[in-house]
Amino acid sequence: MEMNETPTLAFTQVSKSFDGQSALKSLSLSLYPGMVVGLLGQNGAGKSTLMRCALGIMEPTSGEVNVLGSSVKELSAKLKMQIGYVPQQPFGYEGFSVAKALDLHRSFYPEWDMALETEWLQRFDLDAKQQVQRLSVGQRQSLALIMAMSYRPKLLILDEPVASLDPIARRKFMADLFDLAIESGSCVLFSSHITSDLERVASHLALIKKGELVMFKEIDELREQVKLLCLEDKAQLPDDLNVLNRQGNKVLVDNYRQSFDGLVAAEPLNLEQLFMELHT
Ligand SMILES: Nc1ncnc2c1ncn2[C@@H]1O[C@H](COP(=O)(O)OP(=O)(O)OP(=O)(O)O)[C@@H](O)[C@H]1O
Repeated sequence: MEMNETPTLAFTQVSKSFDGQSALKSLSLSLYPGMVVGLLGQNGAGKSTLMRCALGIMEPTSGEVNVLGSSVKELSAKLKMQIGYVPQQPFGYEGFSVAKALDLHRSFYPEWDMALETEWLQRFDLDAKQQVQRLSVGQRQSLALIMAMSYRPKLLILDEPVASLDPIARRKFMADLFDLAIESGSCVLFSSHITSDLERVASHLALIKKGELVMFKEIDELREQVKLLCLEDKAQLPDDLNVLNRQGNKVLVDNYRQSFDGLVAAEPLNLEQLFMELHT
């Protein structure tokens, strides 16, 4: 991915308040083609709000959102067709069979990839003859995913896409999501509370806490640079360390590069441990 190309999605100092309560706080973030970005944060941290602002469904209180080089407020119909979205609770197409629902949905997208649709129907084991209203929650989510992905959007936004999928479907989906992004040069932004999935498939992690983006970095860098430091009482932290949380002599930091005077230990953390340490 080339950082000098146009970002697929760019947030510039985006804030959003509801009745004076801040849900996003001056958030800046740029995503590029080929990135698979996992969005992690506690319930109510602002993940869905961020996604809705990215889609233009919700207007920020201040700041700029750009999608594929255009302000999200002025997206052309052509650019809108390059975006795929699966909300937390997909709905619609009651009264249709899966096949009919797909026929209708497909008709809106000239770029639809029929082979991809067929492959994903098989992958999720969906029966095209089944009525949509008789599908289980997970099957509905699978259908919504097929609908959002089969036209190979340049930006794919998925709000907890695998929450209702069983572990086998989830694993398959996550692995294929990554392949699809690489293959189609798409950019994927997805939220999930399943940290092992994020760790396995995301190229980048965006960590959001109470509406603030506390970290955005490559997963590989995260493994190297985010540490839980144990310090001697009088230790001085180097200035270039970014302190994420502190509990006495235990300090959670980003940007860790090397040992310094007074450092007792620098423990690596997996994503779940990082999440726990950040919120204690
Ligand atoms: N339409 C709305 N009206 C009022 N408040 C809202 C609205 N949408 C979100 N909020 C508030 O904004 C904050 C962020 O909510 P958001 O849904 O973005 O969180 P989230 O990180 O997606 O949470 P979860 O993991 O539970 O889905 C919460 O305090 C929520 O109550």
